[in-house]
Amino acid sequence: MKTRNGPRKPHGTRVAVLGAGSWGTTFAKILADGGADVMLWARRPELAREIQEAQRNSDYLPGINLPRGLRSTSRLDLALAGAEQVYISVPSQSLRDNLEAITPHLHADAIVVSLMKGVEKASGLRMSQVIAEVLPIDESRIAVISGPNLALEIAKEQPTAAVVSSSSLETAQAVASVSRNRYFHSFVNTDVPGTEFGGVLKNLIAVAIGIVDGAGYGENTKASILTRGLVEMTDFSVAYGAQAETLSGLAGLGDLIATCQSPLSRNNTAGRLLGQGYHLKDVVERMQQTTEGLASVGPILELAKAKGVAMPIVEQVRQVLAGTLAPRDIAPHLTTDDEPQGERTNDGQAQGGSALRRAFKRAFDQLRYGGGSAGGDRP
Ligand SMILES: NC(=O)C1=CN([C@@H]2O[C@H](COP(=O)(O)OP(=O)(O)OC[C@H]3O[C@@H](n4cnc5c(N)ncnc54)[C@H](O)[C@@H]3O)[C@@H](O)[C@H]2O)C=CC1
Ligand SMILES: O=C(CO)COP(=O)(O)O
Repeated sequence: MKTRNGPRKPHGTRVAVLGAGSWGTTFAKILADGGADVMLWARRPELAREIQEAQRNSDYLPGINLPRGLRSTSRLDLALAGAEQVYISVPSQSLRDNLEAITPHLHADAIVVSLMKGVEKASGLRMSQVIAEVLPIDESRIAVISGPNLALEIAKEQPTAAVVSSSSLETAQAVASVSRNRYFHSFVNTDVPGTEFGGVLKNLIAVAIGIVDGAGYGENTKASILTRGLVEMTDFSVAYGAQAETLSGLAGLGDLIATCQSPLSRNNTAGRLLGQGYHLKDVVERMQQTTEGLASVGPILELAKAKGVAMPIVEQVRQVLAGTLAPRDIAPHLTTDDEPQGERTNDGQAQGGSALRRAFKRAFDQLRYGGGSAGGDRP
C-alpha cells in the first residue's frame, strides 16, 4: 500500500504527539511500541525532561514505564520538524489556539489526527472541523481516532481496539498502520461525524450514569440510561450526517460501555460527585484532569435543538449541572415535557430508535452471514 509520499513505512515513521496528558502520553507509547519514531510535545519543560530522561510521566500515568526510544520536548518547532503524522491530544477548548501555534511548523504533507473527544464550546464544531478551519491542509489529510480507550488500562498494555476515521480511506489506513501494536488494534472507517460524535456523546451519558450512581440508584437505572443514551447518541449523530452503524461500533457502543462502567473515567467520576451532592464548581475544582463532557453539554443541546432531536438524558444532565434538578429526580424513563408531538416513549420507536434497530440488524446480519465486522469499523 502507498501513501501520497510513496510506500508506507510504519516502522520508523516520524510522528509528533502534541499534548502530554494521560491520553497523549499513552498514545505516544502506543505509537512507539508499534515502531514509529515519536516526539511527544509537553507544554511544561520539566514534564518533557521527565519523559525524555526518566521515561516517566508521574503526574498523569503514575507507575508506567514509557518506551526508551520515546523522545519529548517542550518546543513545538522541534516536535513538528519532519513529522509525517501529527496526533493532537490537548483539551478541546484549547485546540484552536494550539493549531495557530502549530501552523508555521507543520510539514506540508503531514496527516493530522485528532485524539480528542469534545466540541468547541463557542462554535459547536467537532475537533476535525476546527482543524480543517485553521490548518492549511486538505480534509483528506485529517483523521480522528476514537473507541473504548481508558488511557491507564492501555498504558498497562491491556488489549484494546479503536477506530481511525477519515473521509479518505487511504489516510485512515495510513494512520491505522502506524497506530497498531501487539496490544492495540486500530480498525478503520470513513464516517468522521459518527466517530467523533460517538466520543463526545458517550461522555454526556457517562456523566448521567455517574449522577445516578452517586445518587444511590442501581443497575436497572444505569442500564436504562445506557440503552436510551445510545438511542440519543444515534439520533443526534444521524441527524448530523453519521451512519447509525458507527454508533453501534467501537466509537459508539464500545466507548459508551467502557466509560459508563469505569471509575477511571473522569466524566463518570464528575457525574458521581454531582450525584453525591457536590456543586459543579466544587466538582470542577476536584477534577484534576480534562473532563470534556462538562463543556460539551451546552453546545450539544444547541445542536440538537437546531435539528429537532430530543435528548432527554442530556437535557437532564444540563439541569443537574445548573443546579435546577436534584440528582435523585433524574428520570430514567427518559422523556421530557417538550418532546415533539408524535414522538413516543416506546423503546426503539422514536425516529432514531428505528435507525438504531436497523443498524443492529445490519450488524447482526454481517456477523451471521459474514462480510465484515459489526459496526462500520473495518480491519
Ligand atoms: N484520558 C483518556 O483516557 C482519554 C482521553 N481522550 C481525550 O483526549 C483529550 C485529552 O485528554 P487527556 O489527555 O485525558 O487530558 P489530561 O487532563 O490528562 O491532559 C491534558 C494535557 O493538555 C495540557 N493542556 C492543558 N491546557 C492546555 C492548553 N491550553 N494548551 C496545550 N496543552 C494544554 C495539560 O497540561 C495536559 O498535559 C480529551 O479530549 C479527552 O477526551 C480520549 C481517549 C481517552
Ligand atoms: O474517552 C475515554 C475512554 O474511551 C476517557 O473517558 P474520560 O474522559 O471520561 O476519562
